[in-house]
Amino acid sequence: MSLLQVQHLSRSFGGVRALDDVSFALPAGQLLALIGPNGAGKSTCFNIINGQLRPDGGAVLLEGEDIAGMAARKIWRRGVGRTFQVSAAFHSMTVLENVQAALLSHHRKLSQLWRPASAYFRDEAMQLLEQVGMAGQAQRACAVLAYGDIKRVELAMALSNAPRLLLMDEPTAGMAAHERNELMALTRRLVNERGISVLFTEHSMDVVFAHADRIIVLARGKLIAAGDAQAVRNDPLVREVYFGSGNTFETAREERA
Ligand SMILES: Nc1ncnc2c1ncn2[C@@H]1O[C@H](COP(=O)(O)OP(=O)(O)OP(=O)(O)O)[C@@H](O)[C@H]1O
Repeated sequence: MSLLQVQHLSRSFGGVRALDDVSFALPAGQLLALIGPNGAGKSTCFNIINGQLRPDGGAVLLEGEDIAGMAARKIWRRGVGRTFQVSAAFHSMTVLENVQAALLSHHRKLSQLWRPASAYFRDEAMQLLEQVGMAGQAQRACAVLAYGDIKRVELAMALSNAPRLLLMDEPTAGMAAHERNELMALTRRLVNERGISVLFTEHSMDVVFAHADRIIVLARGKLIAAGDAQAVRNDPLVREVYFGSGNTFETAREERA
């Protein structure tokens, strides 16, 4: 059985069908990219899966259990983690403290802070920082880190609830090309080591084609294509949608050059 099965998901805002009968599956241990031009419905899909939005119809099965419409916190407790486009780390805190705070939240101890946060889950936090290659910078304030390193810290924070499914919203936005590849290689390693599944949105076609196991393409709320990089790259409908929006694969290559 797939870890995640999205079935006939629909959601409208007024007259806009942001998601229109969208179905796809994500097996354990896969990196699945969700792409599409602006307004395609990617955020709406993410927000329904992690409980920030209710669908009008359809199901989101996590290992067979329908989580659609559940509160975000309940879904998080069931092992759905998320990284955001906007930084989720507190810049005034150290790298270690940020991960400790995420672990405290996971273990529901935020209301019992009679000891300083620094006393809790130090070893566990250091282990997570080891996994993302940030243990050496544990005592630095997040404010002084390079952007790519903040993203690594956020990844460690997202791993604090031991997710089975990790949702990553444009993980490499704002990064230089070498940082992008490093972050995605790290993500791949975590997927392999922890057996988790990752669903990510991404505007950089280079990242998508180089790192995703499979790709699904949305346009105006509908799923128009699904497959590996080659299949999606050569899909006439996908090319039409991207050419139509001016946001072509060729543009992506020109930007890189
Ligand atoms: N809260 C909302 N209220 C009204 N309309 C919304 C809302 N959220 C999304 N929409 C509309 O739903 C459609 C899908 O939006 P969504 O943000 O899911 O697309 P997206 O693929 O994530 O776009 P982008 O790449 O620009 O972030 C758009 O037409 C958008 O204007």
